[in-house]
Amino acid sequence: MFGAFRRYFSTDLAIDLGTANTLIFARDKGIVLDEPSVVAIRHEGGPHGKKVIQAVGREAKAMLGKVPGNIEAIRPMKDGVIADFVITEQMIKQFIKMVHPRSVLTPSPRIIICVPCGSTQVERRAIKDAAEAAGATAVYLIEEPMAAGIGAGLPVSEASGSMVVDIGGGTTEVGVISLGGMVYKGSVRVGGDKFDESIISYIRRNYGMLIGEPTAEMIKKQIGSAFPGSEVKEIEVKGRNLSEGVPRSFTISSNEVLEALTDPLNQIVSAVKNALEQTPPELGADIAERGMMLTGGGALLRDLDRLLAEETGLPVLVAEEPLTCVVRGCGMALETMDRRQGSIFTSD
Ligand SMILES: Nc1ncnc2c1ncn2[C@@H]1O[C@H](COP(=O)(O)OP(=O)(O)OP(=O)(O)O)[C@@H](O)[C@H]1O
Repeated sequence: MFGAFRRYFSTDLAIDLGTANTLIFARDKGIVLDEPSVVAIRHEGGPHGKKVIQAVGREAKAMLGKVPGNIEAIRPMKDGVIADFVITEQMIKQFIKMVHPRSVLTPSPRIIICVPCGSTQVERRAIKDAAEAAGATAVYLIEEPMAAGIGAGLPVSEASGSMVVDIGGGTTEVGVISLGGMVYKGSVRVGGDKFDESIISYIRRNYGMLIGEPTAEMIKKQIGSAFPGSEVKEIEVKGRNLSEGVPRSFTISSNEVLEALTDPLNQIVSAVKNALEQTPPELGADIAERGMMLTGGGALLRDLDRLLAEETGLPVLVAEEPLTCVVRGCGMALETMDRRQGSIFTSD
């Protein structure tokens, strides 16, 4: 009876608290928030004074690299886990406030939140604590590959192997799922952020120019690729010339970006090959037949599916709307959590 009452007034939420983006799914509503995981802080009364939140999400991201001395734009998540606890808690609070109108009748939400499968117990505890401090009555954790697999529509409950490779901003998570459980899970702290860093250092080394993270991300999205293609693309970029100290323009090609990305791409290929080596043969046969599913924003890097297909000899599919797979999977878990036995959640 209480369950029915709760469902009627349900404010339960599923959160993909990502290194790059935070998405929130509300029961019966779908995705209600999709914002960059960025917070702008204003320091009042000097460096040891009060810290006041100036902006969160999109508004704060627009400030990255452009803020005056007393404002700091921070990404409080790094490699998929909390790098700054206080700011992360504040960020979750603000995001929940944006989607969760509180009144006397609305019960505090139960929250499903996803965690990288390579995160430590301490890191998971920190994520749980941050959600509780932000007002959740109960917090359930789900591992990212499981959520991504559900969101991508893989038959995770069946007795057959499904392989998902979720390439986010901070981590790449590889999972092999069968009968609603993770038979293999692996995580490397390489993702879209490492791609951006590699582009920044390539340009510094080869052009003597300094560019910021937003420019590197723009280069990656516009002309980045993971496999040599027939079409070479070019883009004009502005940066600071390190020897002259003044802004200059230069042109970079997609082949150069591919060269810059070699190292992080190799790490992703190794993570996938590792997973295949450690997958039980019966499930490996299912994967050989049906292929692996790519999710996460990194899956949008041009020809990443082709690289993985060439390297493994297996079919590779890119999920529909890879950026929202994890939160949609969390959302489906939320919709069915009162009926499920809870096996898809992780206990620590
Ligand atoms: N078209 C694109 N091409 C290449 N990369 C892209 C594209 N669109 C988004 N990305 C990258 O995807 C990453 C964000 O993906 P996503 O939102 O899945 O990560 P996240 O969930 O925040 O991170 P994590 O799962 O590691 O915590 C960013 O690095 C972004 O630059």
